[in-house]
Amino acid sequence: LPPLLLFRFQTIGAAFVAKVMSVGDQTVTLGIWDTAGSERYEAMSRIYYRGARAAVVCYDLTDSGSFQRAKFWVNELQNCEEGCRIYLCGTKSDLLEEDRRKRGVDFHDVQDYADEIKADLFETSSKTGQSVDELFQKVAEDYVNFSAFQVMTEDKGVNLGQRNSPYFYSCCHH
Ligand SMILES: Nc1nc2c(ncn2[C@@H]2O[C@H](COP(=O)(O)OP(=O)(O)OP(=O)(O)O)[C@@H](O)[C@H]2O)c(=O)[nH]1
Repeated sequence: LPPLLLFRFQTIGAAFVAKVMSVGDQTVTLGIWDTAGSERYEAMSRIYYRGARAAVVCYDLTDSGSFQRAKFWVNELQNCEEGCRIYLCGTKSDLLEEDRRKRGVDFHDVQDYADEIKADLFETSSKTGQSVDELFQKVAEDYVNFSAFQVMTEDKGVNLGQRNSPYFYSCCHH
């Protein structure tokens, strides 16, 4: 490897990826911003999650401090982004599989917290891919189901034939 590739860089600002998902007979394109976790870039992260419909708040399953920092972001989202569904995501589950003693965050404590904030909870691994697809599938399903529910309960109703309807421009294609 060229020497430069041996370094791992912190996310600065944010990285973006689009992921096309199927939910029943619908296709949903998720626009995913991976924002910087470091407090140093806190103000910048805010720019990216403004108006988000879902947030995956990650913490390291082996590091209790990271769970405390995740709670900070949950509070931020609850205060600033009313329509944003929250998903808690414990990362590096492969390390726990190797050695259970590495768990730094008790599962039941997180589950209680998830219930309290009405969030879904996933324990994932980027290394093995465990539960990653399930997590994004749930995000897409909730988006479709929740949007449909919103349309049904709109006071005035929504005319989907109207080109300037905000629903027409949502990421949800039929
Ligand atoms: N064993 C294991 N290590 C992981 C996993 N995910 C990330 N890592 C390691 O943890 C370190 C940090 O991973 P990142 O994904 O860059 O962390 P991040 O939270 O995005 O960091 P920022 O970009 O600073 O926000 C790296 O050394 C990764 O190799 C995982 O699922 N399993």
